[in-house]
Amino acid sequence: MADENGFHIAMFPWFATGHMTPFLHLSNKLAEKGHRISFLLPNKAKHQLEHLNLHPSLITFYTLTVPHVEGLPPGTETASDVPIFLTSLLATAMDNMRDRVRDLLQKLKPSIVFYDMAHWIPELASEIGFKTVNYNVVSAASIAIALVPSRKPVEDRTITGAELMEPPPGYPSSTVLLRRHEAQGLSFIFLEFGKDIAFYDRITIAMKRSHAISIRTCRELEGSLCDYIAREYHKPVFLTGPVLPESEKEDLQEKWANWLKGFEPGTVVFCAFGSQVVLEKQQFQELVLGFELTGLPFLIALKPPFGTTSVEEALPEGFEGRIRGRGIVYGGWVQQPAILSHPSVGCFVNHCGFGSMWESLMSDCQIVLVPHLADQILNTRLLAEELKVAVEVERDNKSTWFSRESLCRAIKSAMDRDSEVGGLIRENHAKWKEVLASPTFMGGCIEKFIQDLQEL
Ligand SMILES: O=c1ccn([C@@H]2O[C@H](COP(=O)(O)OP(=O)(O)O[C@H]3OC[C@@H](O)[C@H](O)[C@H]3O)[C@@H](O)[C@H]2O)c(=O)[nH]1
Ligand SMILES: [O-]c1cc(O)cc2[o+]c(-c3ccc(O)cc3)c(O[C@@H]3O[C@H](CO)[C@@H](O)[C@H](O)[C@H]3O)cc12
Repeated sequence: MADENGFHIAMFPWFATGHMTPFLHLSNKLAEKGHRISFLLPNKAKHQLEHLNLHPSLITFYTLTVPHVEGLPPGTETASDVPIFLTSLLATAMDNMRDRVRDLLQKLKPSIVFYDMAHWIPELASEIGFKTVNYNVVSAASIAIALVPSRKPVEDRTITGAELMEPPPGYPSSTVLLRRHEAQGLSFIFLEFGKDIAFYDRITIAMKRSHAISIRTCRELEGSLCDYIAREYHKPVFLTGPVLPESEKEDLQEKWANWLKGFEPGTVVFCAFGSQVVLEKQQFQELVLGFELTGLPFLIALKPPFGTTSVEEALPEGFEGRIRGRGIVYGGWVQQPAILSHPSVGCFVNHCGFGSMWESLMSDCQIVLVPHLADQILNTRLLAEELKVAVEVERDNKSTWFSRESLCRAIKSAMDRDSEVGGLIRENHAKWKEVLASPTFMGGCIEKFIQDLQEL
């Protein structure tokens, strides 16, 4: 499959930043070893990702026009352009691109195609002649608990919240679990995601029909969960490891570098919730008031809440005046990895999207978690309950949000020097970082992954 120039791999990730970015990080690692990559992505996304392409001579972007689907705002190309309840229509748009993708792959003739949500890629494989790797950029836990054949509901019966709370038979973890009031959040997997196909069917078909399943994780963190997935699907599960850029971090923009350097090392609390989360105005206000209560310096980068056009407009009365000089609430995109490695930043409050999870583990920051979607809740359990490297913000009983006091408590318990919890997570996090950031760890994962591909 690989000629003397290595593999020619086509990448076709789901149109979401949290998916395209890790596919590109993996492309960089493969290109570093001489493999050639054709990366298929929506027009607009090319401009957002271009600066992350570290090997332009080996990684070529092929842009695609995302067709309009009724119900989607005109110009929608990625999941960041729409609220979460409209992403199903974006999946329809992606499925409508099948012929265009087929023509392009026919022309490019890759030896392997990596994909995730496009469950129809394997149908093109035999026609065109390539191998398929279903690459998952969510945790093995999220797949194992929800998206395995043993989870299939009995025909014509709705699955209840209580049933969703029970993991599928043989699920190997007793800590990475959903609580009763969270399990209902998983019911979306049985709803339509794209025309006439449920999310569960889309992902399980994508996995069943691939030559190999692959996950952005490592045995050290999720070994037993990966073995469980391999047993469920009767096929190999190849692991890529965390796949993060190592040394080539961009310089932090001057405005942030200048502001951060005004604070003592390890004192600033940074908060970001990824590319998809949009809060209700009330949730947003409770969150910023929680930061105010801590008395610590903070930098919050969040999208404006629903119904507003800017974060400034959504701030509580008098807030800006009270926090001037020690806090910033910014409504745009910031360079998260560069901020996390700034010496003044000591704590990272995040939603535990899988990308942010890896970035937080690789940082020296104390980790405080506020998950939103079900996969983020499972990632949170992995860090807070299993590895004990993070604090999860407590929610009011059965409530979907938290009070300013509980957020403040969580941040203080992570940051106060004399806090027992703070000491424990600092110590455990340092041990995990030593493993994951050791000079040979990520490189070793990729070497093994390439060997696995060669045996496909
Ligand atoms: O301001 C920002 C916010 C985020 N980011 C980057 O954007 C990426 C966000 O990825 P995450 O996986 O954490 O979160 P997203 O919510 O965007 O991802 C999505 O796909 C992965 C799933 O686990 C998440 O549940 C899903 O929401 C990170 O690499 C982060 O560094 C920025 O660079 N700047
Ligand atoms: O919320 C989720 C809970 C869970 O147990 C599993 C998943 O899996 C995936 C997934 C995505 C891609 C794959 O190849 C496999 C699994 C999830 O993906 C997210 O789904 C959102 C749709 O509601 C989508 O908007 C987002 O971009 C995806 O990252 C979520 C869960």
